[in-house]
Amino acid sequence: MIFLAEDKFYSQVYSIKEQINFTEKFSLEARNFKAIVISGMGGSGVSGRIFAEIFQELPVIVVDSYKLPKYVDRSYCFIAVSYSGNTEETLSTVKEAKARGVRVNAITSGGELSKICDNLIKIPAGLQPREAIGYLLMPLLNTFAGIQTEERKKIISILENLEKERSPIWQLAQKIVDSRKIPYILSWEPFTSLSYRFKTQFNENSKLFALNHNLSEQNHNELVPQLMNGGMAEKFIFLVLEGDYSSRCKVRLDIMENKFSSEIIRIKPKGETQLEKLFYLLHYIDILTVEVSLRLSFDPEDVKVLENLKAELSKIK
Ligand SMILES: O=P(O)(O)OC[C@H]1O[C@](O)(CO)[C@@H](O)[C@@H]1O
Repeated sequence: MIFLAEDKFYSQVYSIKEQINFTEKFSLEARNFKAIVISGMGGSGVSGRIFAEIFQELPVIVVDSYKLPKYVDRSYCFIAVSYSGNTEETLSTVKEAKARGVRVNAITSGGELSKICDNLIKIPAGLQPREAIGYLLMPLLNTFAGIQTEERKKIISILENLEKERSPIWQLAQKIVDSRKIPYILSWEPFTSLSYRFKTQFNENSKLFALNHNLSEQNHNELVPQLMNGGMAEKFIFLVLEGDYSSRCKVRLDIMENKFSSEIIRIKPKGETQLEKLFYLLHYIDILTVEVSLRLSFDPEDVKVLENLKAELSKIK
């Protein structure tokens, strides 16, 4: 087997272990609010999607556009998440929040957001937003869910073991490259949000198109073209993030597997708690998509096209 992995990229991916020890939090109490609104785009916004799926004590609304829903007022807890602090959609919702007298809590490494927010958690700069998922997500978990030191240690040790045993991930990376197929990711609660993270990591790290769906919903629509239109399923390489094993979705998956001519690759998280499994899968996804990128001879960090677009947009007011 040829090892093409480059330490430079892996050191960024592996830095999630330090990020898990980031203990900053807001002094906010969920019980004081009607709901939590998290505004953020791309690699920053995904922290809100992940949090929304884990935190079940209050509704969590994720905004990934310019507009803040009309109903958001002071009874909502508003948190803007932007690694750079300069993303225009996020800043637009911040301005709307301020105009309505809603307090702006922010997680950012700097930029305009750090200047205009009311309450700031500053995170280290110098990473790509998607590499900072720990810094972006931990403040949400620290504030509303509370994570014990023991749990952090356990998660870090699970990730260290995953790094030591990464050769099956590398084999899967090669299989994806050799297949020349489009990754199609399925998952169910509590890790539906991770199928989206997986898709966007394929996009930004590996420069590949990818599709993602919640398995149950997929069984109500996309299953049709996959099985009835001349075997559309053949065009995809199916990856499943296995969530709760007791879910009826597991039964659905078993039935689907018998109907598909294509292989369905199951990724089973290690760990006992939901958080342990969540971080295992996050790390697995990052290692895999970086490895696919390297095997396709891309720079996993390079998203110039997105940055250039942002620069062009910033010139037109
Ligand atoms: O995290 P930020 O700085 O708000 O940026 C949001 C998204 O925009 C990009 O930087 C590119 O436009 C993505 O890579 C990133 O996830």
